[in-house]
Amino acid sequence: MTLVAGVDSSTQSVKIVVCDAETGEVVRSSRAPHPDGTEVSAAAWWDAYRKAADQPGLLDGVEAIAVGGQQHGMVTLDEDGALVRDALLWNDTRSARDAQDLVAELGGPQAFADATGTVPLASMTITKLRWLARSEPEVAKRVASVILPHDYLTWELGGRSFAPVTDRGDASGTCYFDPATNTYNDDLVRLAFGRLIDLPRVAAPSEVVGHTPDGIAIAAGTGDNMAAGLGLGLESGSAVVSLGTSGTAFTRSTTPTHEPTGTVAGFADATGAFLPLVCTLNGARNLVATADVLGVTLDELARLALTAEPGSGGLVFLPFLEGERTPSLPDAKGELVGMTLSNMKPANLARAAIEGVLWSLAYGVDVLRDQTGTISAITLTGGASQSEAVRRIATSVFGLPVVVTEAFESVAVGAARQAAWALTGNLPDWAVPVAGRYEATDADVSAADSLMERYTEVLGQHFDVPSFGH
Ligand SMILES: Nc1ncnc2c1ncn2[C@@H]1O[C@H](COP(=O)(O)OP(=O)(O)O)[C@@H](O)[C@H]1O
Ligand SMILES: O=C(CO)[C@@H](O)[C@H](O)COP(=O)(O)O
Repeated sequence: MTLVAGVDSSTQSVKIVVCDAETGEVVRSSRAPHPDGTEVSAAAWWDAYRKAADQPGLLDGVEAIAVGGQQHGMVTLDEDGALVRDALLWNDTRSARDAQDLVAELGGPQAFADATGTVPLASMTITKLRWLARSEPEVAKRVASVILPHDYLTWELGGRSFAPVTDRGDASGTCYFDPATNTYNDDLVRLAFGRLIDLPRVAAPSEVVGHTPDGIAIAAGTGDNMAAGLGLGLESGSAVVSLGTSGTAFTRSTTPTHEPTGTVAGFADATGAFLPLVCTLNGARNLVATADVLGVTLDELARLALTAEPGSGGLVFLPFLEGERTPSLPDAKGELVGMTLSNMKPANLARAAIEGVLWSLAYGVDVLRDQTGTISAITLTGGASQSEAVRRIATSVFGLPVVVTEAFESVAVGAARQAAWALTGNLPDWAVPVAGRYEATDADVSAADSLMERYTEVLGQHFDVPSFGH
């Protein structure tokens, strides 16, 4: 059996899967935690990878490997390749003002969407570069190149024997790369940082970019959402919704998008097509926080939530516990709205938390549909997709059927599929067995409409976001 490995280096942890290159069956796996926080040394991700990979026999017989990594993080290197400072992660909002400044300086949101597919918010690498140049000019002077989290791990995997490389999927999250032409925009780097710096070469989707010291072929890798798209065999017409640290909703498109409100980021995918994506900062951790408040486990939270009615008796949970990216409210705090003596019950709170984290993604799916055409089903993935309540409640928030797949670690599996592609020269046709399908009834569709109306109304009453919501 030919074996390939895929790595998911995401916000909270690193996961490694070893797959049969022909079928995609996962034969071995391992994981290790990442440090908390929105500012982390890239060296900690490499340490976590080595810890996870250290499990006896894990990588025995593996012929190719690829990394899917959390997107956007700014990893800065000096002339000798040493890390200049800790990386700012995708969920670090300190560069919100820089995002606004850059958009204004380029001539407005549409100008950025036209140039890079995406209107930058604090998540995007370009805004972190501007923040660095503005806030830490002495540190910025030492920066010779900037790379992304998956680029850093790929480079370390190769023993630093080749210059850092990236792929078009992850590069498209920088906002100084045009996914329509697959080229960097040097002018945007100069605009953000005041000077040009080295950027990683953009490898082809099926390229072998080097080898590990043990002789394992290394594929280009990609961003974690792009890898999930590969792992789930994402096709146009359906959307993936991932609930990990972030919430994301994305679909596949054969044409680039240039959505000007900033709701949809016009990313590239890992195959040569496009991955228009909506992202929130508030995914599974809002559910963990709600379970903590209620003093219950995540399983109990799910059981409680399923005893409440759609709409949670009128409770509305705006889940902005970490500020928010979609809608763009970097400094917002969460709100619980509509409490009465009769609805203030643990079950309603449990359900409202799930409805709240899914609602903005449901709005995002509507915008994705406007941009790309029909979306008729949702594939759920990410840590919180293990929750039966999240799966069932999703049908009545999206008003669409919801599918969960057997291959749970979709990012790592997608990276492994890319590794198999690089190894064999053919993108393998791995089956994606369905573990569960949850149909959306007429009642779910009508509950989804009511929920959208209620949340849009409450959002408008509490925050100034005119371009968001119906
Ligand atoms: N049954 C569950 N219900 C809700 N959240 C869950 C459940 N199981 C795991 N999680 C949460 O999922 C998150 C991890 O998901 P994951 O997709 O691995 O995140 P990331 O890729 O961002 O590191 C954690 O916050 C964890 O608490
Ligand atoms: O910023 C984005 C997408 O634009 C996030 O989706 C990150 O890529 C982190 O993902 P998770 O760690 O939550 O999977």
